Parts: sequence; structure tokens; C-alpha cells
Amino acid sequence: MEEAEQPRSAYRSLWRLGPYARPWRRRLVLAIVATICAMAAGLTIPLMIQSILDGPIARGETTGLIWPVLGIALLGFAEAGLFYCRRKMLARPTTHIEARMRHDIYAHLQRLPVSFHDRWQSGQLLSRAVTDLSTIRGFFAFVGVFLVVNSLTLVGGLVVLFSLDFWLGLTVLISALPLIAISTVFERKYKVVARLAQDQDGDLATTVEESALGIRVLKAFGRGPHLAAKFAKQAKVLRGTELHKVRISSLLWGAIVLLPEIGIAGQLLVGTSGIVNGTMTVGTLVAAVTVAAYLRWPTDSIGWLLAETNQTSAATDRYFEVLDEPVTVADPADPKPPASPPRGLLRFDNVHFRHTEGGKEILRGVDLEVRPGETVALVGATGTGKTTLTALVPRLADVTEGRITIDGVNVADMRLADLRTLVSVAFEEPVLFSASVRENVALGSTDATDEQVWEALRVAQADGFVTALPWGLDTRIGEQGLSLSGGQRQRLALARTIVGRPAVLVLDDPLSALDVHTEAEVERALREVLSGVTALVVAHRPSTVQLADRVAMLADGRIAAVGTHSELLAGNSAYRRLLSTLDESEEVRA
Ligand SMILES: Nc1ncnc2c1ncn2[C@@H]1O[C@H](COP(=O)(O)OP(=O)(O)OP(=O)(O)O)[C@@H](O)[C@H]1O
Repeated sequence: MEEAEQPRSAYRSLWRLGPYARPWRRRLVLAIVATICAMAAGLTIPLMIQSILDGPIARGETTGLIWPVLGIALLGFAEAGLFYCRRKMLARPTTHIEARMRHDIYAHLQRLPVSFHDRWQSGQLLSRAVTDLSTIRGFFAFVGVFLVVNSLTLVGGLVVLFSLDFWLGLTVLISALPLIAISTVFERKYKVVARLAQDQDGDLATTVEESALGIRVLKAFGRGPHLAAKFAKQAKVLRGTELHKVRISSLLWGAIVLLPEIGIAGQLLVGTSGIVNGTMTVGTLVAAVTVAAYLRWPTDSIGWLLAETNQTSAATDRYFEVLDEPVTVADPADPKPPASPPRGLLRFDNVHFRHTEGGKEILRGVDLEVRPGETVALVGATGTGKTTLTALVPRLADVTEGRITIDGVNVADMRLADLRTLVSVAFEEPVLFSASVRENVALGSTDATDEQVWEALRVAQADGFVTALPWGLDTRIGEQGLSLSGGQRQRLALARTIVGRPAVLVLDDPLSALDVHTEAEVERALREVLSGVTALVVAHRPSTVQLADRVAMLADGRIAAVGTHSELLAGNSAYRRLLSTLDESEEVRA
């Protein structure tokens, strides 16, 4: 991630958390009030001490001591009870706010188009959804409350000091003034570095995640040490940034420790001369010094609280950077229902597509019709846009020009949920989740019964090995399905594609990872499935082409030729050349 630009004010960023805090405002305000009362109780104690010193002690009598002493004990209990209430009152709101924000970011990530996920590193998303949200929870649970309460306590303490003696109050106020200037500089500098550290933390998470997912490749290529070195370098950079943070906060900390001490020294100087001149009592000076000592925690904590506030505002910015990303592939305002029952006529009309605005146009006017029940194989040289074209059917991305229709209805006019029930996709890379076989297959149709799951597994030639798994459908398969062989993963992914009996199948060469024997089995099963549905199958091997009724050849962003395999083979030299490069090892069957 690049170094963050100068961020906006911490408080403007935090303001955006308002809607999350609003439902809990009563509890949050009550918690702040309880804490203010606790602090007020604490600040009253020095006044009681003054009344004891200047009263019973100055008069040398013990009668009259009992009530102030009892009062101090009661104030102590009240302070403790109010702190307990604060903690209890904040527990629910803070955990709810965190859970709500986590839900929102996850739901938004699901809605965001694939192009967003292409641009963003997964570790950055992970650190926003986990680390940044715990920072925000900590703000609501503690930092925010004490920032308000401690500021008020400082003001309250100064009022008490001025009411005890004007000059004592002024001494403490003057000694605290430099703190305001130092805090302002700190606020400006610290947020930039806090943001940088959070971004670097996200980069580190990305490296860990990628190396965990790609562990087989790394081991096979002996690249573990290289990744370890990369990780160590990133960790070192992060360590440097953390040290920079410490250097910035050290200045504030130094001032925070020094200035109150100077204040107390000044109080003793002013107080002692007042007592000698007879303008001040000992009780007043002791009370003032006790109040100043009581203000140590609010003063000391200000540095830490400001640091945490800046950290939270950077975390909030990072959170909203994701939430502010527009959902470009969304339900239309006025959705049209798909044909019922669907026939499965898939048409591409003058379809254009480019990945990025101003980028190269990958598809430049694709026209193709796949008739109901027909299987069309899509072939083309590598990088011509076959995968891109198939991704446009379920609207993983939107066409930049032209339209795709199913039974005459533009896919962009349908609700996404309707479209994705109508169209099912299998990718070249079968992605499985750390869940049971049943859950992995039923992802294609959440209300599928066990019978339907078994039927889909049978068709995908996967029922045999699933039956042999220790817990059958309930067997959990590892993250990415790594405990299964490549062919088994592919077949499970295929079962998922067909379990909902979609009207249109889009297969991005799902047979590529299968060995010749298994591939033949799946092909046979697929033939059965494909006979009932419309299918567009990206084919990298001549054997996959054999599954199709017709073949469409993609070249230069357009469909260059369409026909049966035999027709094209007989009459199209470009097709013959292409087939010979697709898979040299396979015999081309005419
Ligand atoms: N997210 C992306 N952003 C920008 N360009 C992309 C993106 N994904 C793919 N491309 C480019 O679009 C072009 C078409 O890619 P696509 O994967 O559709 O080709 P393909 O025909 O399926 O290739 P193959 O046969 O090798 O699988 C390629 O030049 C590729 O580099």
C-alpha cells in the first residue's frame, strides 16, 4: 500500500461512526454521566480533607471528625459503584456496534463487484474487518468515554482549584497551557503514522494469507525462504513505523509527566507564601495539591487517549474506504422477471467489454446465439477473452456496450438473485470452502435436499468417492478443498453447478484438472446434463469440444466463426491451426 495522504481531522472521521452509535446513545450518555459523577465524587474528597484540616484538626478537637470521614468513605463507595455501572452499561453497546459494523463490511464485500476484489489485497480487507474494528470497539468501550470524562474532569478540577484560591488555580492553568499546543501538533503528526502502520499491518496479513494458501507452490518451488525474507522485511518496515509512532508520542508523554509536576511545584511556592502571609490556610493548600494530584490520571491519560483516538480515526477511515466503494453490479431499479418456465435462449448482442475505464477493449462486438438446450464450445487463443465473456453472463462484471439476453430478457434488467438461479457457473479453478461436502455442493442451491445433492454428485461422477469419505456428505473438507485430489475438487464444483438445475450453464473448462479416465466419466455424465440445458463451455482441449453441438471461435474480441466441429475443421484453416495448438497431446477426432 502506498503511503497514506494527509488525512482529514480525526474528529471528522469519527463523526462517521455516529449512525452506529445512535441506537445506543442513551446507554453511552448514561455511561458518560456515571463516569462524570464518579470523577465528581473523587474531586469532592480533597474538599472534605480541607474541611477536616481547617476544622477539627486546626481546632485540635476530634468531635466533628466523624461526618467528614464517613463522607469520604461514602464518596469512595460511590466512585467504585459508578465505575462498575460504566463497565456494565458499555458492554452491550460496544459489542453490538462492533458486530453491526462487521456485518456491514462483510455484506458490502459480498455485493462489491469482482473488479473491486481484483484491485484490493485480501489481507487489507482482513485487517479492516478484524483489527480496525477491535480498535473502534475499544474506542467506544473506553477511549471515547474517558476522552470526554477526563476533559471534563480537568475543567472541573480547574474550577475547584480556582474556587479554592485564584492564584493556585492560575498556577496550574498556566503550567498546563503548553499541553494544548503540543497535543495539536501531536494530533496532526500521529494520525499519518498511525494510518501508515495500519496499512503496513494489512500488507503483512496479505503476505501471511497468500503464503498459507499457496503453501504447496512455495514448498514445491523451494520459495519458503524467499517468502520468509519478504515477511521479515515487511515486519521490519512495520517495526520502524511503530518506533516512529513511539518517538512522536514520547514528546507528548514527556510534556504530560513534566507539566503537572511543575504545576504542583508552583502551587507549593504560591501556597507557602500565602500561608506565611496569612492569606491562605494549610487546608486550602493541601486540598489544592490533592486536587492537582487527582488530576494526574486525567492529564497522564490524555496522551494515550489522543493516540488511541487518532488510531481509531485512521481505522474508521480505512473501514469507510471499503464501505464507500460503489456497488457497480446491482439489482436494477425496475427489475423484469425471467421467462417462466425458462427456455434458456442465450444471446450476446454486440457485446463490448473493457476491464478498466480507458483500458484495452477485450471484447469488441461479440454476437452469438446459444439455442435452448444447445451446448456451444467457446474456443480461442489464450488471452482472447473467453473467461471474460463467460463472466458477463451471471454479471460478475457488466458489459460496457451491447447486451446479453436470456429468453429475450436483458440480464442487466433481472434481479441478481433471479439471474444467478437461472445461470450457474463452474470455474477453471474449483474453489471449495472449509465446510461439509453437503454445504459445498448446496452452495449452488441452498434449499437442495440430500436426494438432489446425491443426484448432482452422481451426475458429476463424485458419488463414489463421497460415499467412501468417513462421514459421507457430512465430511468437512479443508480450506480450498486441499484434502481432496484435483479431480475430486473439480467434480464437487461441477456437482455444485448442476444441483439447482439451472437453465443456462456456463463452464470455464471445468474438465482441465481431470485425468483422461475421470474426464471421460465426467464427460459422459455431463452429456446427460447438457442435453437438458443451454450451455456455454470454454474449451481448452479438443476432447471438451466434442461435448458441444456447435463451436464458436473467439478472435480479436469477436466471434470469428461458428459451426459444428466438423464444419469448422473442414472449412476453417484458423480453427484447424487453433485446435492443433490447444492440446498437442490429444488426438483431434473429426
Ligand atoms: N481483472 C483484470 N484486469 C485487467 N485485465 C484483465 C483482468 N482479467 C483479465 N484481464 C485481461 O483480459 C484479457 C482476457 O483474459 P481472459 O482470462 O478472459 O482470457 P482467456 O481467453 O480466458 O485466456 P485463457 O485461455 O488463457 O484462460 C487478457 O489479456 C487478460 O490479461
